[in-house]
Amino acid sequence: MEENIVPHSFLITKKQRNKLKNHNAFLLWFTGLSGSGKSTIANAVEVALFKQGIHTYTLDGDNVRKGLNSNLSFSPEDRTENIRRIAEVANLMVDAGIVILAAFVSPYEKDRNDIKNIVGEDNYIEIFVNTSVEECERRDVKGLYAKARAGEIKNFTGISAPYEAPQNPAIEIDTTKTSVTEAVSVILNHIENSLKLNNE
Ligand SMILES: Nc1ncnc2c1ncn2[C@@H]1O[C@H](COP(=O)(O)OS(=O)(=O)O)[C@@H](OP(=O)(O)O)[C@H]1O
Ligand SMILES: Nc1ncnc2c1ncn2[C@@H]1O[C@H](COP(=O)(O)OP(=O)(O)O)[C@@H](O)[C@H]1O
Repeated sequence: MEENIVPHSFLITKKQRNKLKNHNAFLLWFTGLSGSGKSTIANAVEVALFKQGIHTYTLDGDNVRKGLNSNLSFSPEDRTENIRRIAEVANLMVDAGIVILAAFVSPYEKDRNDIKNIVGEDNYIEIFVNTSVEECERRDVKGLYAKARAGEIKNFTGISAPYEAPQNPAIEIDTTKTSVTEAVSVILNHIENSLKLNNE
């Protein structure tokens, strides 16, 4: 199929769209266990960016697993497909000029490498929200760890399914030592230059 698809050259480029917005666009990818703090930190970063006039959008389980990916389970194959589709959507949205914040467990190193390949290395900023399973289970924000321990949820990451910690994340946040406010500041400092348009 693919060989018969001839790309059209569009007249408006990503560079022009970025110029219209007055900032560059890229993907901030938050990975970590359920309850580690991905959504909390991503939301706080989005608020801070929005206040600076940056066009943002957050992709997370609430708006993706209930819609686009509602046919996917938590088997290893379906998680891979979940992440692949999200990466493709994020790629389009970055091309559209929007700073994307994506908060997904994304437990497999290979799947995260594939995201980098889909959006391009320069557009991918990986943030490892490194909170131990003990702490996530203590928080048990959604009561899912209790259910997983009781055997009511199969393949639960950290309990009965693996989480492969990123080896070389751009940013690593230990939420037992770093407050939400501090995490936001670390992330904003890291992306400050990436947001700036080149003077070409
Ligand atoms: N088996 C299993 N393992 C892990 N998580 C589970 C599972 N079943 C349901 N949930 C809830 O779904 C959220 C994780 O969905 P993701 O799309 O981020 O997962 S993945 O990236 O495809 O692994 C995760 O939400 P977050 O708490 O936002 O991380 C859980 O609330
Ligand atoms: N430093 C911190 N950073 C982020 N979340 C924290 C921190 N300290 C405590 N929390 C709490 O941990 C929980 C994280 O939940 P959530 O953001 O939904 O995680 P995830 O999106 O990774 O599943 C929230 O209740 C949040 O208030």
